[in-house]
Amino acid sequence: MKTPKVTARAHTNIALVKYWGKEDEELIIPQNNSLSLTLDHFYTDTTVQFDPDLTADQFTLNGQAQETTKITKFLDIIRQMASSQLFARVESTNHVPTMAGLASSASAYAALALAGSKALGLDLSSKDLSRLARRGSGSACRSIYGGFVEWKKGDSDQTSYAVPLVENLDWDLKMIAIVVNDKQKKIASRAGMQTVVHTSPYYSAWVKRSKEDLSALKEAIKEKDFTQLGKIAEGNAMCMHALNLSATPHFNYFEAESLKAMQLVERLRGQGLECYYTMDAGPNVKVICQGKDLEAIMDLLSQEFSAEQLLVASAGPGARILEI
Ligand SMILES: O=C(O)C[C@@](O)(CF)CCOP(=O)(O)OP(=O)(O)O
Repeated sequence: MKTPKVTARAHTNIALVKYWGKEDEELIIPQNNSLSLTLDHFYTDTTVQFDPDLTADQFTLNGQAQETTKITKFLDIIRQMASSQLFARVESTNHVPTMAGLASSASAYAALALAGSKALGLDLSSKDLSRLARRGSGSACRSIYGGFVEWKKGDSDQTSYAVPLVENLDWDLKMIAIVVNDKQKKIASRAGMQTVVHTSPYYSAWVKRSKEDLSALKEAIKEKDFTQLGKIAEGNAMCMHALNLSATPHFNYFEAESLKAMQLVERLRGQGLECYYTMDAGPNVKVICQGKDLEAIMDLLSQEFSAEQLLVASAGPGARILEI
């Protein structure tokens, strides 16, 4: 008997204090807590149905058949939880403009965790859904909630999960993704963070700095202090990228256009338009600003970047994961 078809929608999140290194590779336990903002405009819809007639899992992304090794490893966890041997048909659609290069594993694994567990009749708590999503991709554990979310590192599968800090945001925050043409082969975050943990001489300083950034950022969120929030986020991102530059072999995610975007943001800030940048495991630069300054900032960014390169998202209250 086929299970019901279940569809879940989960949104991408952008870390303001980064997760960049694991304590446990298999269980995906991080070295430090991280803190992110879930965005409302970029999300993944995933439909799952388990079917006794299937002899292997099937996975399509935006209509294209995909390799299933990672998905099967993840679905095995759900099958074990539900004591099921059934294989599944998984159909995912990323609602992120194709060239964006923002299609994050976070929204994908969070949506799969909800749709897959529900299809097998499991009704997981948000905490257990976050723990499950974490096993697919660490940052996915944060996409269970909207708004500001903290991933408590913990030290075991039971204790490592995300908690909502402020879900129903009454703060008009915007994120402008400046999409840089990605010519180089991107180093996947899993490989990149493994290299830095084992070879960067600054790694222990990073863990200490991230703990300090995290408590200062929580204070800034409580005070709704945008200046502090921006400074901490920008500084933490640059510390993360300093790990890559100091690794052996060293690597970096910057392209010429990344630096151009960063310098432009610094120039706008110098002219009194408050905005800050963050970067993840790719060349795209994400600009954080408040709604009141969005139009002026977009006008100035549009003088240097094309309209397709500038994607605006909000940290809307409606960004929590949901079954649709
Ligand atoms: O999101 C952040 O905190 C920062 C990053 O985005 C990179 F800058 C890390 C994302 O890592 P992820 O893809 O979750 O790794 P996985 O656990 O090896 O799958």
